[in-house]
Amino acid sequence: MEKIEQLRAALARRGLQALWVSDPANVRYLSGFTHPDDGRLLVTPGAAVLYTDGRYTVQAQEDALPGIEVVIARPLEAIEGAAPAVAGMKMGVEGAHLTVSALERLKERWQVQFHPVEGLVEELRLHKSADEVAGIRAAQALADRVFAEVRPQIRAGVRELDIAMALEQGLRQAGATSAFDVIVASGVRGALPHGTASDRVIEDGDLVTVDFGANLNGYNSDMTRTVAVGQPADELKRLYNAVLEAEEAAVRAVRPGLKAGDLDAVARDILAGHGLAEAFAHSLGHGVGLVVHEGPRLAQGSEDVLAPGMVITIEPGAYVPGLGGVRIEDLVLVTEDGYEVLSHSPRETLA
Ligand SMILES: CSCC[C@H](N)C(=O)N1CCC[C@H]1C(=O)N[C@@H](C)C(=O)O
Repeated sequence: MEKIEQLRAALARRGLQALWVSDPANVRYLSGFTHPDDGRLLVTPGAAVLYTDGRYTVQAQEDALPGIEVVIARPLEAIEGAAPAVAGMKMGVEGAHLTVSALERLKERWQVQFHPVEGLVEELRLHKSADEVAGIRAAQALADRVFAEVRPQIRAGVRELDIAMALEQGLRQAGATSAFDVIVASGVRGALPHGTASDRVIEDGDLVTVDFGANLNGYNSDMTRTVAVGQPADELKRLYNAVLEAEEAAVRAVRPGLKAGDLDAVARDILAGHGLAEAFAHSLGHGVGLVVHEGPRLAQGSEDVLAPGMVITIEPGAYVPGLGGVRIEDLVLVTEDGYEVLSHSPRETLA
């Protein structure tokens, strides 16, 4: 019930009494329900009720965390049934997730004051518990094992798609799923930061960017390695070594109390020093947990402050249209006195 108590305190600070939780990751986080797309959670001062339908009668009872009451009902019955308990309350709804039509359905049935809120549960999710860290660590360890198995297949003559399928199959066989569409971007396609695997055949001299994650028991991992096939051109080696320098420096700089925007600047300044300011076309990283992209934001100007228990990615990249690209990404836990790198797949060294 600790999370629910923390949520009630956060609601009280905003002058609210209740929250209708509709974002799946938030439903799962607060209730433990493993099919959160089909669940909603109502948190009031006296209760925390998980609503789901008859498909999950057994599952919801098995999953529900202590203190979570489960009600099996069709969606409209659920909100009609809850109407007396919420009457007159100041009710938060998740503005970033509740659809307009879902809000209309609530308005027709509940005599409450609705207040859109943002980031309330997401704020709690920033700080991972020991169990959550263990879940993410296990997901990343699995991804490292799968990458080690597939790494020898990254060679000339193989399609990007074959690499992606081998990674996905390895994850599946180990009881996980892919956290997102696997990115395999080789040769000139390396200039696409989100270049999901295509039928391009890898060639001698290519750099191949592989970005993938495991989703294991709801928790995600995220890692990128850029692999050299044969001898890449000097210009590509230069790109690779600049990104490696920026990545390693940013990882070493991770510590609690540091502003995420300042961490982004560590990598960005190094790349700018190599004339690659424009080539680094995205943010340094993001938090990882029940969702692949969650807080904190490691981006230019971000005021988010790193704290122990946050799990973040550090993933600078450099992308040159017509030439190719490089990204190196590690998954990092912020600790009391610094950091721990959770991803252990070897990075390439290109002399
Ligand atoms: C579709 S999930 C992609 C996972 C990947 N590791 C990742 O987060 N990437 C790939 C390149 C950029 C980065 C990203 O999408 N960053 C976001 C947060 C941004 O807005 O910069």
